Amino acid sequence: MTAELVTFGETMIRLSPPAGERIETARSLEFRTAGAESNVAVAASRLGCSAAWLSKLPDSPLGRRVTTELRTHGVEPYVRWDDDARQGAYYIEQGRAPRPTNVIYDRADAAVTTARPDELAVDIVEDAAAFYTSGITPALSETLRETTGELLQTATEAGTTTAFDLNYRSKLWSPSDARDACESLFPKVDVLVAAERDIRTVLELDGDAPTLASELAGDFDFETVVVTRGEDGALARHGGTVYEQPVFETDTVDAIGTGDAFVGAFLSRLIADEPVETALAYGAATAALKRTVHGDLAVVTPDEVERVLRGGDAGIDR
Ligand SMILES: O=C(O)C(=O)C[C@H](O)[C@H](O)COP(=O)(O)O
Repeated sequence: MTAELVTFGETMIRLSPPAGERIETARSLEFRTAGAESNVAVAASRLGCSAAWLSKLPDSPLGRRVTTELRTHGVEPYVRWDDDARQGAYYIEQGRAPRPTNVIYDRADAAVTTARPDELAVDIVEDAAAFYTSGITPALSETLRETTGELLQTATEAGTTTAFDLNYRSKLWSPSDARDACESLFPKVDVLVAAERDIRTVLELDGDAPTLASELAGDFDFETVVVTRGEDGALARHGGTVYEQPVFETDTVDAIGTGDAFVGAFLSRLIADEPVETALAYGAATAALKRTVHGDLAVVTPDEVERVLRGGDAGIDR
């Protein structure tokens, strides 16, 4: 079976104490799954795009927890199972001002860190409309850095649109290592998504957001550059035109996964041949909805997204 969108990366177990509890003293942890690339696949799938996720997992209840959850949201996992490897995990302690949200990774030597193209269902990348991965994947191991490059190359040669989110994680690598690795991948990327702050920190570019997008488009010949700007919304540069998109108002219960929800929704619209400005609006509406839901996943429906786009307010629907 072919999927319109194929993503590649690590999905972890996500463990978090209840709001207002510290990891040091919590007595219970909420047990979920999370990973940038599978989050993107889930958002796209929930919005009607057929999506598959490529990875490597331990053949254990922890690994199967990941695939079970993805299937729940319509994402088909294509997994190389490994008898001996570890399942990556992370702990997240949600912040409350003035205490920031803190993420602690426990993902060293996770199964995915040894994934090579010959262990993966590369043919689904060739058959897809779009292939997505992010800067988190090459940060995880030297092997993954090579595999990420090879999969992007396979996609490019097959005419599959390639999309990449810079997704800089300072707990995984330094800005200069991230810059070297990501810039070496950029020639194989058609659609770049990057947070404005990451463009400044990692790629060391200056100027306002439209200037950053133009410089990136010029330097690396991207078809589309999307700059995400938190509270200031997002913009996309495509075909020499810049499209701006403000955020939709939202009552946040969990901000983690907002960026991935945006990207999944954005790609679902591009794959459906909708214009970039429609895809941006869809991304922003889905991101706003994600923030109202616990966990990394955008558990949303197309009707809910359309309602946000129409300016529908909250309240009781009965
Ligand atoms: O940090 C990592 O390594 C992860 O893969 C899991 C993160 O929970 C997502 O990537 C969420 O990212 P945002 O959508 O930007 O909030």
